[in-house]
Amino acid sequence: MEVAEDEQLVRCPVCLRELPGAHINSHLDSCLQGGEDEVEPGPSTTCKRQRFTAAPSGSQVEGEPEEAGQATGSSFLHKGRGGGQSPGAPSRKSWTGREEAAAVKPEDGGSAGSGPAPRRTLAQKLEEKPLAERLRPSALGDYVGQERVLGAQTLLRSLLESHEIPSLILWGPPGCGKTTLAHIIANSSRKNGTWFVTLSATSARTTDIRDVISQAQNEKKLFKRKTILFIDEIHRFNKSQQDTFLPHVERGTLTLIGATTENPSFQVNAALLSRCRVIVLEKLSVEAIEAILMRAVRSLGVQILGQGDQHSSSATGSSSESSELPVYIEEKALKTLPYLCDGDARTGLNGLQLAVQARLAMGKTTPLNIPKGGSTDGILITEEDVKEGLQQSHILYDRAGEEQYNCISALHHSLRGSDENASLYWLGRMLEGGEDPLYVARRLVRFASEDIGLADPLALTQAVAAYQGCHFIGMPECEVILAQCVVYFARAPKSIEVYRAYNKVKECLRMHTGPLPPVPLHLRNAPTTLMENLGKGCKYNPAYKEPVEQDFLPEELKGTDFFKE
Ligand SMILES: Nc1ncnc2c1ncn2[C@@H]1O[C@H](COP(=O)(O)OP(=O)(O)OP(=O)(O)O)[C@@H](O)[C@H]1O
Ligand SMILES: [Zn+2]
Repeated sequence: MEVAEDEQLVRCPVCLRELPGAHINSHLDSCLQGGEDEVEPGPSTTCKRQRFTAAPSGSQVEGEPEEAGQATGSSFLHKGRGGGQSPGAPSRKSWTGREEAAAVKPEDGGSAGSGPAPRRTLAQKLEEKPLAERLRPSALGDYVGQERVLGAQTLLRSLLESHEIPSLILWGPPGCGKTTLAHIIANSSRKNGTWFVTLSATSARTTDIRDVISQAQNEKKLFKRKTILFIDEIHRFNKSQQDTFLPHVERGTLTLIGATTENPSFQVNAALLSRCRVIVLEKLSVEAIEAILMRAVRSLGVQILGQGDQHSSSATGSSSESSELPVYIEEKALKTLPYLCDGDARTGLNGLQLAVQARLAMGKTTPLNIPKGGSTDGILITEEDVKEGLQQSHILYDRAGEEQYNCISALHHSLRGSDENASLYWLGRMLEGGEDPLYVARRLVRFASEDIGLADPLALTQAVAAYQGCHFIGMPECEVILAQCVVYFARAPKSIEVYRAYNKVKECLRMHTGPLPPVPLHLRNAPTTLMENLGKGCKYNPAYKEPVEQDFLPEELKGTDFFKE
């Protein structure tokens, strides 16, 4: 490790910070002991010491000062799914409003609280760090669900337990625990001295990748340390960026863990994919999410109010300043929430957080009858609050992502299977989720020919008309146009005769070796007398009473029947 004599910046091989050369030795001492030192990071620092406990879930190079991001209160909402839709857009105002309301309290002289979990402390707790981050498990024992890949006897678990981490692609829907699993691996492998570094494909540049690679090479050479590189949303890297680390994964310079919500066989470089084990994570079950929410509620010190317990349904609205009020949540709120978040734990936790924060900001108290505690005043979070909170944090349908393809494919299959109910359902899923009606209409045009074909040639007219109708009037009025067309198609007879025959033609052309057969002379356009003479022999059909025998296919294809099954 060379130390520059002048003030030139030198990169620390451990934490990748750039420091004046004169400081590097003393920095290295403290850095290797896991300490921080006071040297300012250099201007081009791209990758800092990796800290795992409190990192934001992957939108930045890990180790970026997460506190800064979260002070705005928006960082946990930004993970909302929804492609182009800005997840914060409809909700940010109320969210910010609430946040301010909740955040002001601590300063306006509430009691300094040595008592049990004062109200403002709960608000503060939620301010400090999003619930989903706060509760991110750091050990396998706290990781809920995903038994199919992580259960007792599974390969992955034994690999993790033996600290032999292969390169992995974690594929699963949003909020099912991909990043969390990577963090757990990080924690266990750090104990092993492995260097763990995170990049997010949404923000990392190719130079960042190169930096990590050269750092990993140093780690291996100088310290015999392994490097694990975690890349969130790996599908967002283009193929050439993915190529950058392929040779290093091959050589074992680094172990790659990629997380993706998209089918990796389309989105991840085939060569890279073949070096990685693909782990398919599933949407979390209702029970799993319930368990996660229970844990959240407990960690916040919120008590659960059972169905039998009573509370007056009209809040009395005594905007009490008391900081000692207990906070309750209706049991049925906790039972309902898991059904509404579509297997996405982050959505559930965000929904819960927003509900609690909204109630706290309102500061309304409700008289409650607690079975063991008699009657008391408290803050009650209701099922309605939770639904409201969820609406703000949850975007049901991901127009830009895989869900779009899943739904349109489900529609196509249901139509093919002549199931009018399922067809209408999938149509509804898309339209209610904000899908562009023309996208659906285009698919119907295709379906009309591919799957209904000559069994009902009017279908094509219907589809084109539906497309135009949607184009004229737009959503929401055009939804019934699509619905009509979809039901028509579900009920229509189906024929793929033409579709199949045409595919055979294409195949015949593809498989042909050597020069393509010339167009027979008698079929050619005959603009000159010479051509006319050469082409003699073509019989002009309309001039004959009976159908005429003559060949229209090239000589070598004579007798081919593309319609034969
Ligand atoms: N299996 C799980 N067990 C316990 N908590 C979980 C689990 N999965 C997710 N969570 C909770 O949900 C939050 C979000 O999960 P995580 O970031 O791992 O999702 P993800 O699959 O990486 O989603 P995305 O694709 O949106 O990044 C975590 O911070 C954690 O609190
Ligand atoms: Zn360092």
